[in-house]
Amino acid sequence: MFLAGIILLATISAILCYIIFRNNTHLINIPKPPCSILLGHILHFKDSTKILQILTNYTIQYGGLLRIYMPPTKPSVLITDSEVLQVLLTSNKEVAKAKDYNFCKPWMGSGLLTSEVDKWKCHRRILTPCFGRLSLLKNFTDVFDSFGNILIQKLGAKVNNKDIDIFPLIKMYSLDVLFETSMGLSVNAQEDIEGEYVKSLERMCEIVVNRLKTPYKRFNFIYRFTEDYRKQTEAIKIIDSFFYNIIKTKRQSDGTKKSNQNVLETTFLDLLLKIYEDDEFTMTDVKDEVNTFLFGGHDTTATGIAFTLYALARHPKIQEKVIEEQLHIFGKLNKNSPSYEDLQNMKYLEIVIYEALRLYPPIPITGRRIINDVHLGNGVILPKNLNVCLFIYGCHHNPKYFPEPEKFKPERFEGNNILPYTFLPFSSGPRNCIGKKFAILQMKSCISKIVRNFDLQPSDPEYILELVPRMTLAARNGIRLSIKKRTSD
Ligand code: HEM
Repeated sequence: MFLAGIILLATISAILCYIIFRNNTHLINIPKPPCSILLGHILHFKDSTKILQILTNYTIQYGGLLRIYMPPTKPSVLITDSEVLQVLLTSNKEVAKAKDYNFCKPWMGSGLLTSEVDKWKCHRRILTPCFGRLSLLKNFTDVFDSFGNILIQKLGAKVNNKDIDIFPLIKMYSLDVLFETSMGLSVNAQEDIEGEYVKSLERMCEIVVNRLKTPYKRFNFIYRFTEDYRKQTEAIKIIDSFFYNIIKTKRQSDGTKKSNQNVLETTFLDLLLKIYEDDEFTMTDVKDEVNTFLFGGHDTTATGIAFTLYALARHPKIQEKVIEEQLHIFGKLNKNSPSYEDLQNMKYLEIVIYEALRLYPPIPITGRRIINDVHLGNGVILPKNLNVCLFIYGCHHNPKYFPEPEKFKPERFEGNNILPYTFLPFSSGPRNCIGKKFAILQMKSCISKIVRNFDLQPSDPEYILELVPRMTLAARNGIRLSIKKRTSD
């Protein structure tokens, strides 16, 4: 018995040593910022508002590949080198999504964001044309505009208030847009932030962030006994029953329209239901994809809009140039309902948005798992089972790729000066953001409307933005500015 115990212990130790040292011997050529033997780099990241800056400084000092130790999890490699990013972002054979994405699965199942390669390939092939469909994007332009009008009213109530955190308002606007375009459902998030569905969605985002941050919640067998798990079960019940009610209502109304063969698809759900009727998707697939769009689309776009407004408030000359372009397109500033073509013509606003997405990428880090050894040359191998962090924020703030990286300079996007795989707000390669066109269009619509109505200025008193990496990039002390009614026409 005693001997059996010793043999078991020795075997477990040998396996553990194999796992740890196999990774470590392969990783030895990758620089590691100094850290404690027991706690690794944990102490460097005590203050969440400093994490992004500390990691960015490391990448500038030690290079585009870095070893990071955060016990008890295995070592991971942080990557900002554009050539290595290209290798990893273009490969589906060697690289898969990190295991952390599984925390979203109870809610999003096997939607595009979380699915494994085989299922993802099939779904992405079917869904890519839906996101590029011009008729749908043109329809959506009206949706962006009508919810934009409500946002303008809400902001109007804050005129002359010298210190507004604009993020919560923009987020509710973005939720309204996403619900309407995904399902044709008006949840009135801007009017009713206490709505059951909106609250459940927000709760799910919080719960996933909690699981990522709290080591013991990472283990399913412990997590099942937590308060978060109970809340998750409740929230998912509400989200699912909402979805099935919509399907029921749609089916009833489609029954009455049956004679009309050419019913226009006006939402993503309409397109997904067609795919379901063609037997290419199950109803669970449809639900997973709708939930994925809602999750992938609302916080990211809201973050992008809010940081662009913040940057414009602090750069009056750039704001003036945006206004000049608006006048050039519309002839006057109080024009309502820009068309799809008007939005396409906002070329200067577009590079302003790109520069804001560079300085404040809504997704600052994404995670991947190496599934087959990746040979990078110079004796560096990223071994199977290694976790890698693609550090988008660090890449965007590296002076090697973007001189004077902390300055807001939209003109760096004029011409073709950006190196491949250095500007990655929507990631790149086959698993890039499927909603990129949609997001840029929505951002233009919203920002154009806001700057035509209001003069954006820095908040008073001045404050220093405290950036924290959550699921999306956030500011712990809000994204603050002040607004005045714009009078000139
Ligand atoms: C400014 C707004 C947005 C930003 C910055 C953004 C950024 C990203 C990034 C970085 C990824 C890659 C994530 C990864 O590697 O794990 C991604 C994927 C994705 N995004 Fe977006 N996104 C935005 C808006 C949207 C919108 C509006 C939608 C949908 C309506 C959307 C749907 C998705 C989906 C479904 C994926 C997974 C794609 C796949 O794996 O095939 N995103 N997004």
